[in-house]
Amino acid sequence: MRTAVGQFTASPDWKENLLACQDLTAQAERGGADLLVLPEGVLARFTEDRHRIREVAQPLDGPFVSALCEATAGGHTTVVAGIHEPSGDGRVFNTLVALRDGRLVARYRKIHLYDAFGDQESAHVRPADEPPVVVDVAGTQVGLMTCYDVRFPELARLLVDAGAEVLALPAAWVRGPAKERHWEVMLAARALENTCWVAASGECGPRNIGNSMIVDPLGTVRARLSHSPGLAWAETDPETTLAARRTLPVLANRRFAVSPRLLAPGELP
Ligand SMILES: O=C(O)CNC(=O)[C@H](CS)NC(=O)CCC(=O)C(=O)O
Repeated sequence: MRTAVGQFTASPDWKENLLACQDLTAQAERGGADLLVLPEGVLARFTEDRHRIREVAQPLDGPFVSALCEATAGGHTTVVAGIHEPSGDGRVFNTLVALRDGRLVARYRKIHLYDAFGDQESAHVRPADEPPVVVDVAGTQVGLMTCYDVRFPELARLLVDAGAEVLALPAAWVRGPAKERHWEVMLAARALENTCWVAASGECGPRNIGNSMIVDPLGTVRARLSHSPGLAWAETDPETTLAARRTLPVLANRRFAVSPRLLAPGELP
């Protein structure tokens, strides 16, 4: 499977961001991509008043998703991107859409909200009220995760146990001390512990680190961008996944059930 990760600098204007997404989609299509992963929350980005995301949220049948969907019509590439949609409780959902040939083929609402490093995403975003998803892309199973979700190994494991060979991870990774290292370590850890590909896209505005990359099932970075808009490519083929899983059979060598019983305090085995 030919995979691309794309990044750009999102503005407060969803129409400009739509143009950027359409342009990256067209480039990915021309390059023969099966899968294109775009950043999280691409409707708009506000460096200061982040609550304004509520004002610009759009439903999945709104103009942004409809137009990006249209951009995939007649094509081959499955495009995964993040938007914010009204949630009904005054907050918004932080939602990924997977679009192919003019249709919405999957959606995933962010489960783990970024209430960390002084941010409080849950002040304006409502956590998912539905389970995570794996989507078939050209015969390869792709699990969807969003940004801060990458810090939760149990979500990646759940997706991999459901068959995912690639984790698609749109993000807007916030700058900060050691945060670029966190990003690279987390992506590589999820890849390596699950012997799966991780295709991660990071928005590259002033607040966020960019650094989109594709990590292989043994944790090697196969393609990466730095802080400029663009695309990076890798063949995320199932043969490499199978070979990695033969070399490093951690999934087969597991001993723990989902909920191992712990010894009670003072209890001997
Ligand atoms: O609003 C923005 O401009 C950018 N950020 C986002 O949209 C989201 C939710 S606030 N960012 C993250 O989840 C960052 C995670 C992260 O950085 C970490 O886990 O360290």
